[in-house]
Amino acid sequence: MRVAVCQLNAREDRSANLAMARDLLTRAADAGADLAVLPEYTDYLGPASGAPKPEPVDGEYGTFFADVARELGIWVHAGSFHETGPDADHIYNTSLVFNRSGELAAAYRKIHLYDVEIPGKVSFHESRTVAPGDTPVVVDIDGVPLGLSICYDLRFPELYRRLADDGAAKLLVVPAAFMAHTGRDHWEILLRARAIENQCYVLAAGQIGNHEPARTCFGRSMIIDPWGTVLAQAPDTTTIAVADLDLDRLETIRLELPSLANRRI
Ligand SMILES: NC(=O)CC(=O)C(=O)O
Repeated sequence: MRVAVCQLNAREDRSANLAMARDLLTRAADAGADLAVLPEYTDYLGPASGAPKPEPVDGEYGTFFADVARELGIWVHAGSFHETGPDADHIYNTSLVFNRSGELAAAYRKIHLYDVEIPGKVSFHESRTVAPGDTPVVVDIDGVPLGLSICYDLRFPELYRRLADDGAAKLLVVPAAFMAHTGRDHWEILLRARAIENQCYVLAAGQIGNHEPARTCFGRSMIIDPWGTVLAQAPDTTTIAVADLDLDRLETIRLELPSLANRRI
């Protein structure tokens, strides 16, 4: 299986962001990818005042990426978008996966919300406008189970253990808009830890660069194997990173170093 992670800088112009996403997915398909992954909030990352009106899963955002997946004939993980929430003040931060025919294969609502106050560096209160999801999701991609998560979820290993354990995930996906301040020291380490401890491939697609108001995303989208080796990493620009996943290698690692089986619960 060949996979691609797409890295972009979404701003306030939703049409331009979607055009960029389509362009990156086309590059991924041209590179032979079976599955391509977009970042968190692919369609808009800017001031809350200009955020798109929340939509249902089959709204404009979902329809756009369903069409792209069908046209390109690849699996598309469409990053995340502003889904209609449980009340007037809250949306869901929801990721969508489309199969090669453009059918919706899975939807996942971000479970862990980014409520952080690091003086002078990061002030973020996601739960003021976003309601948490409560359901881990694993989706079958051409016979390979893919566990879903979004950005801040990365800091909560119990979610990934659940995906790998109950859901038998072999791939873990992390669409993100990870902050540069935390990303410098935490992003790669956390991703590689999730890969090693769950003996899974990790596909992480991030936003890169500056967004209004005063937010800088870390980028460094990457694909990591179950040994923790970084197979591909995006440079600091809008681009894709591509890698081939060897599922026999995953089975060999799990056989030779059976840490999942050696657990004492
Ligand atoms: N932006 C996020 O949701 C998470 C993040 O930047 C961090 O965990 O740090």
